[in-house]
Amino acid sequence: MKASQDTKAPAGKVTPMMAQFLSIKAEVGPEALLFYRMGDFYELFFDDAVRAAAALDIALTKRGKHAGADIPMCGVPVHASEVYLQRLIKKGFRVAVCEQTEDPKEAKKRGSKSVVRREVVRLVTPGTLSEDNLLDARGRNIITALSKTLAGDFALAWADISDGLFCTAEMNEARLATEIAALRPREILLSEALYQDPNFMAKLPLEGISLTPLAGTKFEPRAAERRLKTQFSVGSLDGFGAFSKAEISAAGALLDYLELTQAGNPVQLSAPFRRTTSGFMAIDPATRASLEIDRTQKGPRKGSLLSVIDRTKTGAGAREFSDRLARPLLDVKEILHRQQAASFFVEQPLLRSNVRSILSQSGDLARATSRLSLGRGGPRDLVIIRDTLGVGENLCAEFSKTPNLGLPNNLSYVLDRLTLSDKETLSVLRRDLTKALTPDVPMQARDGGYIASGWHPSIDELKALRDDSRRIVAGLQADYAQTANVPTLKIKHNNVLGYFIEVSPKYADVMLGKGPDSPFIHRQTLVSGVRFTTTELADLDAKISGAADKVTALELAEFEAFVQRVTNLSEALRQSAQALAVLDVQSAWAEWAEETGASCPKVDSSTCFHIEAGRHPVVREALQKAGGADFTPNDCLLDAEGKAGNRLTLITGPNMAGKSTFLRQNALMFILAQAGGFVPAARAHIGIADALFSRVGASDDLSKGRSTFMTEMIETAAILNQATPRSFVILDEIGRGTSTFDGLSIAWATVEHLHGVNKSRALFATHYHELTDLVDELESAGNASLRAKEWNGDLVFLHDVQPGAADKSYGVQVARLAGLPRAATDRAQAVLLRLEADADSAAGENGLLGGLPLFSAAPPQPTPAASSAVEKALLNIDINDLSPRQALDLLYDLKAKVN
Ligand SMILES: Nc1ncnc2c1ncn2[C@@H]1O[C@H](COP(=O)(O)OP(=O)(O)OP(=O)(O)O)[C@@H](O)[C@H]1O
Repeated sequence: MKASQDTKAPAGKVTPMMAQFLSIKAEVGPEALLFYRMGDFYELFFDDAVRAAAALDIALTKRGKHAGADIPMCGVPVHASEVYLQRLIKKGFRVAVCEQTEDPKEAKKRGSKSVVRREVVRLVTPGTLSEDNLLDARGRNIITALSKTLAGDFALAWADISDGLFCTAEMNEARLATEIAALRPREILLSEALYQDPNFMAKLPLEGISLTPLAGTKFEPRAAERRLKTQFSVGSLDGFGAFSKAEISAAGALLDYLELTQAGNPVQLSAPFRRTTSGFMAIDPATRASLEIDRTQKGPRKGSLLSVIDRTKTGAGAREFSDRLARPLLDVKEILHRQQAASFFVEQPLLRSNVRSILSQSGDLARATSRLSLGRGGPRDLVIIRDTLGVGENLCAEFSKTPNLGLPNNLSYVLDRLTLSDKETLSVLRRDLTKALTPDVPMQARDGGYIASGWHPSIDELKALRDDSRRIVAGLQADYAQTANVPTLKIKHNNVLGYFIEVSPKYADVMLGKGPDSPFIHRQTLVSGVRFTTTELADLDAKISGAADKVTALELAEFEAFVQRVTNLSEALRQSAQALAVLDVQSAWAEWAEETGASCPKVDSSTCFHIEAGRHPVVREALQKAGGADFTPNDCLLDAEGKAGNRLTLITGPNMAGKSTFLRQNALMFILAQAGGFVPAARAHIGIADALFSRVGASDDLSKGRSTFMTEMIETAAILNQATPRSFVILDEIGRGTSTFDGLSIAWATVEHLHGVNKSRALFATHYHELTDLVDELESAGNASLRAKEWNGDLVFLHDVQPGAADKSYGVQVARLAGLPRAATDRAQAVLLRLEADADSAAGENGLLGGLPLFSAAPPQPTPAASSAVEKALLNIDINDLSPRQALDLLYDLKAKVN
């Protein structure tokens, strides 16, 4: 890569340090900011400094000149650098971290002008974070590579380096958007060619994702295969599954990039797991967004389905829970297995409660393992491994307390993973960590003091020597005070002098005047005191500091040995971590079910969908929090084959009656049931859906240059083109964004198509009451409505779904509730009455279908301009001609007319 323009220098005119900076910057390239380590700071120069100072809102200064101009500079302290990194990454920057890789003393040996050696040790990008502070404990941090082969096949490979996840999947182009929306990666790697294809890119949901174009050669399948084999030390990839060329190409490009960002250090990943997209329910990006599964349309997790139902205790459990909701299954057997495990915990409340309290003591085993393997861990990560392996043992013990529990298969499997009784290497690791570590370990290994006594004889000996010497030093103070006859004499320590004797200035003369036989050797005179040493003290100091250095070195060696053992065992540790996460998820489902009355649905391969007393978990919780009315549960019965119920139900009802809520809650039932969990209903029978489609709530997509109506039509087109008799579709107010006739015609045709061609189970909410007659013409469609009542002039919503069409819309009443001025709503009411009268007379003339505006497009009558005496009088005046006196008189006049 080339250096950016502003950092090109006339040769020979730069300082050695600047020359080093420029050469490293040239390697890193212009895109990434270079954090250049100088002592306790990371400094940024030139354009990097200008960009970083603006992004971080820190001071931009200057340092020296380059090519005759000031060099802009800014810096961040090393100890607080993670916070700054986090802010930069959030803003879409990538940062190359350049460290001093030799001791400055060594550099000095090469001459006074030599520069400390520095190297880029890491490229920090949004998808390659591993530090706890930079990660969301309960969310994944996925990086994805997208590949396309010459034959036109696509694949994704994705990894989470914070816990070692590594998967691939091949797919057709149409499925790409759905899979990317399910993964929600932080960063996508793709070839320059794809990146520069605007038509291709426009189809992908890329909002908030950092894109990294790579040279096409990075995706070359043969080189990619070699990379994979080297990474996993295998001669053939067949043992991992039958990977397609596109998958190998994506996985290889991903590995290559990860290695680049870790400056050549291998990244520990689990063996690549091949996912078939055909095993999961398809949820396209628009549907996923509108159902607010793991985040709301505005972005935050709060208020999403996940935030309301997730009862997991651990970060890893939360990530697993979110993964499961993101990818509901299609395999009924696997769904039933998951259900059995969750139901077991419903039936065992005491065990569940104990399991959950034990789980809450566990740390993030997978992330601690990855941090250590990446060389970024510390002694506290070893503690997490020790303790969390212990949590696994405690959980096994808890289960074995009750005999004949009748554990479902999934849970037996999990416990098999957790027990250490048949895993010698893990159990020895845990035992050794228990013995080796002190109770209170520091963050950083270099700080020392974490190896317990009794673990390493040499460390113990050196510590004893160090401690003995310290004791001798402490004893010397009294002797020296007596010898010198200076009662306030003190022995102190600092990093420059080591141990020294200090007396206050008033004793300086006494000490300095003791003659040649005096044991006290002068070291330093300060305003605050005079400092001395003795041969004896200097010897002890050398012993102590020598011992301390050796202890630190030995402790570091022990730490590294543990890191190596953890790295070797990383696959086994990840499996234990996964087992804990699954246990957390299963017990969390049960917890949520018990708290909220959710039930276990009957899931099968039928085309039936029957919900009794279903609720929308998020709306229900919002109502509960607001302390207002209770949520009204509702039933829903559909059958694609038209046996148990209708294939399609048309929902009408006033605004605000709960139509959208009803539509959404039923779509969510499929997600929850096929994720293997419970559903918020009294009873449910759900024949699995291969895909969910939702068109609820309209919004512009201005970033893509689409109006509300255009967005709505694109999404409707996708549904009509893709939905199958196995799919479930919810559509809300299709056609409302255009003129009444156009809108009604589109809604009409959509209902017919869904019912007759797609044959999917569908709920269709509409304000076009004319459509309700349509169901009579269709073989398997029905009407349902949400009711409202007028009571004392107010509108009361009942929120219950009843068979049959709604009688009216109450739109004007809702407008009144919303605070439209009385004059406007009165006028609206008058216009409405007139329109309804016109429509009725047209219907009378033309029969049933003629009553629909579609078939009786009578031009609306102009509304009368002024009907009352007051209005007529008002129309006849010109306000500009009135004097204040005349205006007042007029007001009296008008008032008299009204009275
Ligand atoms: N079953 C229910 N029980 C209690 N309250 C409900 C229920 N369903 C909806 N609500 C309340 O009614 C509000 C409006 O619901 P919703 O948006 O679903 O109405 P809508 O009929 O789709 O309205 P519009 O036609 O104006 O879009 C919700 O925010 C919620 O507070």
